[in-house]
Amino acid sequence: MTPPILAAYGLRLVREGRAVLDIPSLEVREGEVLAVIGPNGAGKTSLLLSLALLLPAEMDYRFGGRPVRLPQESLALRRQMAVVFQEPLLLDTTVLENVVLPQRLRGVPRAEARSRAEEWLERLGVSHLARRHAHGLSGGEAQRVSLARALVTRPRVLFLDEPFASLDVVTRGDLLRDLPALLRAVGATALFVTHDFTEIPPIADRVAVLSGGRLVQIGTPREVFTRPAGELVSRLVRHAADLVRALGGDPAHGSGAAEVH
Ligand SMILES: Nc1ncnc2c1ncn2[C@@H]1O[C@H](COP(=O)(O)OP(=O)(O)OP(=O)(O)O)[C@@H](O)[C@H]1O
Repeated sequence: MTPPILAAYGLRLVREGRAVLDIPSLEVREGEVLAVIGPNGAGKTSLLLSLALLLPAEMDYRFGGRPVRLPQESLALRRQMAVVFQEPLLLDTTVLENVVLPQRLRGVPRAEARSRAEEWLERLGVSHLARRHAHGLSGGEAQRVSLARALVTRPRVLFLDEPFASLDVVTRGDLLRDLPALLRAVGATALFVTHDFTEIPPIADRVAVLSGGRLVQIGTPREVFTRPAGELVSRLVRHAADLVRALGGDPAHGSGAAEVH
């Protein structure tokens, strides 16, 4: 079995005096795409931010099989991760600079950073936008730049928080189709938060279902779709499965990029 690249045990997060996450154990396997789903307020974003070390959760945290001392080691570790949010949050400069800067922060010389940035803008199909100002882009263009900016640093783990939620269906479909190959190109593991079950079959190797800050099920898309653990998961999958079938797809079929059991 593939070893976990990232694991959290006894994860508890309190926000404004209220426990919003209580997860005894979660392991993310090297090379997999783990989708995290659940209703509004289930704790998906809180979980992503905790695992990306952007929120101070209480947990026994391991990265690459090694126990990590928090918060002392979090800054160094964050350099091996990247986060893409629903809103791209691009910097107030050109598209090219947005993709150059994260590399400069990691000590990559300017000329090399520039040529890698151009390469990644090309891979994401937005090289023609390199000289444009980042704040003048459409939502879909900006999200492609945001993905280039994240992937150019070759993160070991990429966190995606509903990255395609505000995009039109065509752009969203194109990005969902391209994402597994892009992740494989850098060998990144990904944690993909969505509240849309229809996004799971094209990309996810496994699915974690959250409710009320607890992990209620984790398994392959096939397991979750065909053997939902309890009424909540049943309700969540029923509607999406109908929709995926109506579109001619197989709701239980994951990306197959890293079939793990
Ligand atoms: N900044 C904050 N301060 C205090 N509580 C927060 C904060 N952000 C979120 N919460 C609470 O934490 C819980 C989990 O929220 P979170 O945003 O992680 O859920 P989610 O599953 O991502 O929801 P959604 O699908 O609506 O984005 C909710 O009860 C929410 O009210």
